[in-house]
Amino acid sequence: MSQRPGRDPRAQCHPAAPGTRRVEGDRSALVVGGGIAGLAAATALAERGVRVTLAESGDRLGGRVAAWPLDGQRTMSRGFHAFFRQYYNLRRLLRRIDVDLSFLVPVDDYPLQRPDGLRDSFAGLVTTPPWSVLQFVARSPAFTARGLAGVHIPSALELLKVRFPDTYERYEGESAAAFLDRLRFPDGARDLALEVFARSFFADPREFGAGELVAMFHTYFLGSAEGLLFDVPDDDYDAALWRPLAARLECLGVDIRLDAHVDSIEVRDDGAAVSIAGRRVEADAVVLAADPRAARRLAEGIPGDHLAGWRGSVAATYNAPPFVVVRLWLDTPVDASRPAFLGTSGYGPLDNVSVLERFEAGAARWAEDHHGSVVELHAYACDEDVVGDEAAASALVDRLEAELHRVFPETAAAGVLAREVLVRDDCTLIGPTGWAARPGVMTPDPRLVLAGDWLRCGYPVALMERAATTGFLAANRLLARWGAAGHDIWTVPMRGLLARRRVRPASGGAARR
Ligand SMILES: Cc1cc2nc3c(=O)[nH]c(=O)nc-3n(C[C@H](O)[C@H](O)[C@H](O)COP(=O)(O)OP(=O)(O)OC[C@H]3O[C@@H](n4cnc5c(N)ncnc54)[C@H](O)[C@@H]3O)c2cc1C
Repeated sequence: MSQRPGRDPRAQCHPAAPGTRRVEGDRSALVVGGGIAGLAAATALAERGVRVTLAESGDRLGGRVAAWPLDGQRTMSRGFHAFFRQYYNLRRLLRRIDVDLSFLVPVDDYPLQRPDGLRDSFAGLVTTPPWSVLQFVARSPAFTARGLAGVHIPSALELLKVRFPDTYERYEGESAAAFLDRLRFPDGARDLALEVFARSFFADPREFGAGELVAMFHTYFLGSAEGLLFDVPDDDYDAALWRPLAARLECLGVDIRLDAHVDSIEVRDDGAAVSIAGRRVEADAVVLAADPRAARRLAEGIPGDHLAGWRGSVAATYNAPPFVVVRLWLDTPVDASRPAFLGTSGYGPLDNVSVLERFEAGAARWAEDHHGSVVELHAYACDEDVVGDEAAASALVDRLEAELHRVFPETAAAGVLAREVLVRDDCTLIGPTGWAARPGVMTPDPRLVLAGDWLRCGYPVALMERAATTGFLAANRLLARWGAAGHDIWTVPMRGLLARRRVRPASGGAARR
């Protein structure tokens, strides 16, 4: 078993299948997509001696966590990402760059704020559940004695009785909003602690599956002793993460092809092939690690009757509504008391505000040189018309900036030296129904595996961690076929604190519930 990845003694190892240290003979794989999932798969395969070609359609690695240069030493990205300490598999990937993860810096707190003055904080909490949560509730102004008396106890206890992977299916048909309704949390607490998280999955809680929300509660709050705080890279993602990881991959012999758009994929009895900008590249297997929309498009075109049902299940997935990221380079610094990251609720479309010079080296240099600040605003689950309708997008940006002036009043007088706006709709939405039918890592063809945050995965992992975990799992599938050892997967505990152990029968037979 590999070394424990964090401080939680209950963290669970899912040991890899045994096998040779390296594949025997010449094995090759094509990884489509250079986001976290594709990078994890490429790393895991190359470390076992597989010849890997990684094709990324963009001009840099990182996918949705890519960062790119602008003029005047500025950079842009899809913005703030929280690297939780529970993200064991992502961290194990990043440890390939630096075993101590010295490029990740802790964010001391991520307060949640509402216009009525309610403000919650995650700083200084004990890390062991359930004490962490009890302390949070006791401290939070959102949980009044009256509000707590109204909580539906059986629903609340469900949060402690989770058991993965069953929990995902248990909530089939229930939305996060419906679950929150039956939980009867005090309104303030619901907004602050719950909706903020559902919206971080780019979804209106009515459109988002309760299973995902409950899993998130377990992963971040109730089931893990890693604590409620997270880290962030100390520079833009390209500088801190992806260029160093690319260097490591190149040392392992990975052929990284940027601006390499894969048009089609083919799997045959004797191998697989992809077409990269019209040129055919052959390999023994393909890892499809494109973003959810691109993966749907590619899957639709993969020939083979044996894949018909699977193509249907991929086609049935869909994306979340658009999100908007606004980055502002201000000529005046925000107040020194402003946190690096602030979650907001009740400020119209504004979901959070981050102050980049608090943690990113490049932004800090810019802020110092210009005696200003680099501030980023996020809005999730936006109206569809912000994509392609410039007037709608620009109205939303104006509104977000007006909300920023309410949240940080000193910004109202600041001049905007530069502004970047990003409107995208490239994240998946895991809705209330269809979990069991959702595609997973395996496909009906052993030469084709999937990786990405949009997949069904039985472990309590989400977003970046689901991307990294499925990347390793996809590689493990191929390595097992080729007789090579896989890579251990680590997760937070698979059961909640009050979940009963399954009683194993003394000999043979099925386990009783
Ligand atoms: C605004 C925002 C904030 C977020 N905040 C957080 C957070 O705080 N914490 C967290 O855990 N997660 C967060 N996420 C989610 C996180 O970004 C994703 O879960 C993760 O990056 C998904 O990685 P992936 O590898 O599955 O997909 P992607 O990153 O989308 O990678 C897929 C790659 O495939 C490439 N590709 C597509 N089609 C082709 C093709 N035909 N040929 C070749 N390449 C192709 C794409 O260019 C892309 O690089 C956030 C996302 C956004 C947008």
